[in-house]
Amino acid sequence: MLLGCIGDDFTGSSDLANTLAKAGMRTVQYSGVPDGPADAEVQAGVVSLKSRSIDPDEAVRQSLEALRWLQDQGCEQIFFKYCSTFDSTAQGNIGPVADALAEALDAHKVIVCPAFPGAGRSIYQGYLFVKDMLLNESGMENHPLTPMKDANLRRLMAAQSNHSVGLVPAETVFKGAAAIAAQMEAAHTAGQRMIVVDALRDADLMEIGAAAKGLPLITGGSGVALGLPANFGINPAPVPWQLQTGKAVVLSGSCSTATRGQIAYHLARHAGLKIDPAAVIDGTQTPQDVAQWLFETDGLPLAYSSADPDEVAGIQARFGTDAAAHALESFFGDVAVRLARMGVTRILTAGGETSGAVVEALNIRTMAIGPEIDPGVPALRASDTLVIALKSGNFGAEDYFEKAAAVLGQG
Ligand SMILES: Nc1ncnc2c1ncn2[C@@H]1O[C@H](COP(=O)(O)OP(=O)(O)OP(=O)(O)O)[C@@H](O)[C@H]1O
Ligand SMILES: O=C(O)[C@@H](O)C(=O)CO
Repeated sequence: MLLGCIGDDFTGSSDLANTLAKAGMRTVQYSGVPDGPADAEVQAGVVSLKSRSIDPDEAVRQSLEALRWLQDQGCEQIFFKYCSTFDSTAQGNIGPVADALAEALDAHKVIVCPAFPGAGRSIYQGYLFVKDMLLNESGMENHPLTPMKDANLRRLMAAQSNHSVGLVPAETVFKGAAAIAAQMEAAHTAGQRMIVVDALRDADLMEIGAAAKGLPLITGGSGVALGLPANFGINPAPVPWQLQTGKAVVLSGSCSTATRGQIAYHLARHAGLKIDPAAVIDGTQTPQDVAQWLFETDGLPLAYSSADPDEVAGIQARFGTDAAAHALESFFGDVAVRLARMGVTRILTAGGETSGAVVEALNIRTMAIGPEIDPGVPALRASDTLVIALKSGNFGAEDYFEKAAAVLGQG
């Protein structure tokens, strides 16, 4: 294995795996830290954790365990993947995990670059934009678990990391890889270990990738991985895929603006069943009933707990944020297990936490990467009879669910 990756959620990990696979790397996504060695032909391994919203000490512990496994596979470089909207709290977990990995790898120039221009995330003068909005005005300020109230990446990172934070500004990035490397060296000399790097276009990310050659640790979104395969002499290649026949369903626990738009579009064309968190918690809406409904409903049925910020806030005030999230996540996991037993072969999930819960409940250990459905979302093969797609909350076009079912296979 050449490149070892640690993702702080499952959809983000498949986003990164998608970028690496498209760039020609033989890539596998793992659910948690594998307990045996990787296949010898794997060039990039992405260990997906569900560590974005957990206790920082536990996130560090799991990330270091993933690091040790990746090092045992012979990785030459480590990539810590977090969200292109920097989803985290003031306590972490991006800073604590980046600090711990930097220490373990003796890394002193650590790139911090969540940019993903293909999905509208750019960084200018250290500020993170989502399309034409600052991060904290993009809807991310209402995220149910990690509300983002600031767009200044240096300030966000400084609040979480023990190290001082530098910046490679756009005017340097535009001059290319050598200028970026020189500015990172200057930041290092000035005592800055975490270095935010501006990026507005894929071309910038290719230069940042070239400047990252030989660095032990890179952190960021999938965009900054665009240029890494070339450092290992690897060129883009088509990603093989075998279409899967059988029933397809959609499970959505994502409350993001994009997912809610996709749900509205989908409900105008297909049947949908709303999951009521209160009924889940008091046991009157059961996983068996929902799985049965999905299995028996024609077309591409959708079960969703997704709701607007006011409704989510009401549920959280009534039951507690963690209790509501946990109840819904384990509910979706249970539904997915029942669906797989019934013979459903294509499962689409929306939301990082939701997707992680579903993959873990299905006991999927490795996922082969297939073609891209929409930017950042690949088709994934979990077994000979099950294919899945894990959509990050804010990814995908309006008709994403229909498109994803068709890329995965046919009914
Ligand atoms: N109606 C609801 N009320 C309260 N919490 C909800 C509701 N629906 C979903 N949730 C919880 O909100 C969280 C949504 O997070 P999730 O990561 O699944 O989606 P997302 O944040 O949109 O996606 P991503 O992390 O990929 O951007 C989950 O923990 C989910 O269980
Ligand atoms: O980087 C992103 O935006 C996504 O891959 C993600 O991590 C959302 O959960």
